[in-house]
Amino acid sequence: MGPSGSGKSTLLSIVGLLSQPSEGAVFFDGQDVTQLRERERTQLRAERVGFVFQFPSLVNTLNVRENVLLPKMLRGRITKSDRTRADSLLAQVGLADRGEDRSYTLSGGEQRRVALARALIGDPPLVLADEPTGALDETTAEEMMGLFSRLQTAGKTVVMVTHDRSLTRFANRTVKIQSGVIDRCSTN
Ligand SMILES: Nc1ncnc2c1ncn2[C@@H]1O[C@H](COP(=O)(O)OP(=O)(O)OP(=O)(O)O)[C@@H](O)[C@H]1O
Repeated sequence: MGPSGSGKSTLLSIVGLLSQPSEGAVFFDGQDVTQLRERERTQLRAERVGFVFQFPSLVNTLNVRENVLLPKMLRGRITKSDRTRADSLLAQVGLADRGEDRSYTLSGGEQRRVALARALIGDPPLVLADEPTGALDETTAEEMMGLFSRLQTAGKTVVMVTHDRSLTRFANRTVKIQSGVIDRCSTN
């Protein structure tokens, strides 16, 4: 959490190996990933990190299942087990019967759930979410947080940026950032 412009998205982008820090180092599972070559960083990111952004950015010309499979499509051929996993993830996010639908026919909250399923297709241990509940109504936001809690219970690490103070009750740890610096860190 932190005011607008304090560096939350920048931090997520550095933690998720999308950006290099201008100083300091990032350790991922004990490894200094700032020292890696770009190709190795890309591979680590593809295999270990799932991203969920405020805007789901689904591809309108693809159906819902294909959108979930997109990261796999970009990396090679889709296997039968990939399709089975996509359907299982869609069931987990409450969209079991929507796989064949065009993504633009889904509501905003449903599209975000598709984006979460897409982030999980590679079974990454780390999920980074930038304001995933922004502009969602309270009930849909709670549902989204329920999904994140289940991921956390299943052993994944979820790092989420939010402006909504009420959501801190879902977190094990809350970090407050001010002008690019950690101001406060509390454990729930
Ligand atoms: N690659 C970069 N180089 C230099 N400055 C950057 C870079 N990326 C972001 N910034 C700046 O860092 C500051 C923090 O941006 P960031 O998007 O992380 O804020 P935020 O806390 O996520 O804000 P918001 O809540 O408004 O989304 C901004 O002033 C932005 O312009």
